[in-house]
Amino acid sequence: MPKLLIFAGTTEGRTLLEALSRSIRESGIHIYACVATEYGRAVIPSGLEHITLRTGRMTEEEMTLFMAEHQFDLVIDTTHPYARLVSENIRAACTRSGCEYIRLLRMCSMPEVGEKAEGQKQGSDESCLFFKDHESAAEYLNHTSGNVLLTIGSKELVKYTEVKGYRQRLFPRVLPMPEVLEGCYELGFSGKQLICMQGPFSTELNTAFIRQIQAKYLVTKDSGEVGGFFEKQAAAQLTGAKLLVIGRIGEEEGISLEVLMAFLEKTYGIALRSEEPRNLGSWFPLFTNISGKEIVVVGAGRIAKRRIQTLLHFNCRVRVIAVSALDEVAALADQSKIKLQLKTFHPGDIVGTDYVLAATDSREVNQEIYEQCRENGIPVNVANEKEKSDFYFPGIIRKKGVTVGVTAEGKNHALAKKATRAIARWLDTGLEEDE
Ligand SMILES: C[C@@]1(CC(=O)O)c2cc3[nH]c(cc4nc(cc5[nH]c(cc(n2)[C@H]1CCC(=O)O)[C@@](C)(CC(=O)O)[C@@H]5CCC(=O)O)C(CC(=O)O)=C4CCC(=O)O)c(CCC(=O)O)c3CC(=O)O
Ligand SMILES: NC(=O)C1=CN([C@@H]2O[C@H](COP(=O)(O)OP(=O)(O)OC[C@H]3O[C@@H](n4cnc5c(N)ncnc54)[C@H](O)[C@@H]3O)[C@@H](O)[C@H]2O)C=CC1
Repeated sequence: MPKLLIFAGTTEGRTLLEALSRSIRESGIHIYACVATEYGRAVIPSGLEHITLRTGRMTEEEMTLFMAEHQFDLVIDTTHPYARLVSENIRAACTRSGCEYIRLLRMCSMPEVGEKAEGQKQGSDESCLFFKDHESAAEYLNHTSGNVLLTIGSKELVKYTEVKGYRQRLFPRVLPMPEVLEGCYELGFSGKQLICMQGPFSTELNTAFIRQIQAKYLVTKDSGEVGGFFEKQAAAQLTGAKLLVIGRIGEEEGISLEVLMAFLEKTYGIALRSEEPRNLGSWFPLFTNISGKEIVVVGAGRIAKRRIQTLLHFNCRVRVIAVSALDEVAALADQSKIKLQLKTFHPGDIVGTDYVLAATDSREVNQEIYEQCRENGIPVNVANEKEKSDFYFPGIIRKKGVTVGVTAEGKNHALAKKATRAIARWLDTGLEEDE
């Protein structure tokens, strides 16, 4: 069973210990934590499970003995950046006792992890690789094919011109500044490869970029800045792109908390970000009988079409109001499956109906529909503003006598889509296997 030692005493140390205590319950991993003073001990919440606390300053000798006795797989140093001497002692004791050392910093680099982890391809799916510098990441990319989203800024881009076919494969995302763009052009990157936009980037936007350029790799620095890394990691996971993480050389070597968590997850299977049982939100999956009810859909574009097609499986009456309709929607009207009114929305259009879907491409019109529904007490769904929806339109699967409605709590629509697809596949194959 893996054994980790953490030199705590800082906020990061405490955060890490709390996260570890929550997530290692069933993993069999044991954690030892050292704090130098009683004060340091007091900062750490009492009763953390699976964590043995040791209080008291240690000399380098004592640390070496302690480490040798326990044979730790990994020693994580989260002591204060100013406590240089302590860090030096821990580092030396690790070398002498043969334990692997990682320095956690607020804003710094990660060479040791890089070197170690590059070779560490055992276990999981290699969906995340760690590199000590840009050169080694570029070298790695040279042995691969497929497009790459580079989110490392512009200063280090030159190192990636070593990648064969970089003019076609690499898509740098850089700041929208004339001098940055000029630099990119000088390196041989052309307009269709460049994404010029200032962050922060959400998971959704990262996901969209990866999909747009069909990236198989996403390269990121360990920027150490909160926000940014997890969004990239999540987008990589959602799209199946491989995440390459590169360390930074700072005044002192070390890695950020985010990257440390990703590393622990990959190396020891500790899912550090599965927090306390989450509040499931207020969206209760109510299955309601809409047989014979009328649903007015305003708009007959891409989204309205998708939803109308779904609704038609549920024995309700669909009335569509739109200035213009997609051919498929018009065809449904021709076959008398729906009623289509080709006109501009008018407030009186929804009076007396049962449900309304506002799915025009105009924010103002959708807002007007929403207000009319509120006035008339009609449940409404507003496709461009979830806050205005009385009910969500979930991802729907209906097969093998089972009906499933999927929501990602309104927080990640791409995830709702992905989960819907996955559940549909499972219903096709997994249902029988489980019997
Ligand atoms: C909350 C919810 C409320 C509701 O509309 O009922 C909602 C809201 C919004 N979606 C938006 C965008 C996208 N939604 C999808 C996809 C789906 N969205 C669906 C449901 C829901 N979408 C409801 C609960 C979902 C949840 O819990 O997350 C699915 C499941 C069912 C269906 O739509 O049929 C369907 C999967 C269908 C499938 O499996 O194929 C895609 C991808 C795509 O279309 O391919 C995109 C573009 C990419 C992106 O943004 O992620 C926007 C921004 C609009 C804008 O920018 O103007 C809002 C508004 C907002 O967030 O406020
Ligand atoms: N919830 C979701 O899953 C998603 C929602 N959206 C949102 O859904 C909405 C619709 O998107 P799309 O279908 O792609 O748009 P679209 O441009 O394909 O269709 C718009 C439809 O609205 C109609 N329309 C516009 N003004 C009208 C008016 N005054 N009266 C009657 N009809 C009117 C048009 O004739 C057209 O049929 C947008 O607000 C978009 O932001 C987009 C992606 C996913």
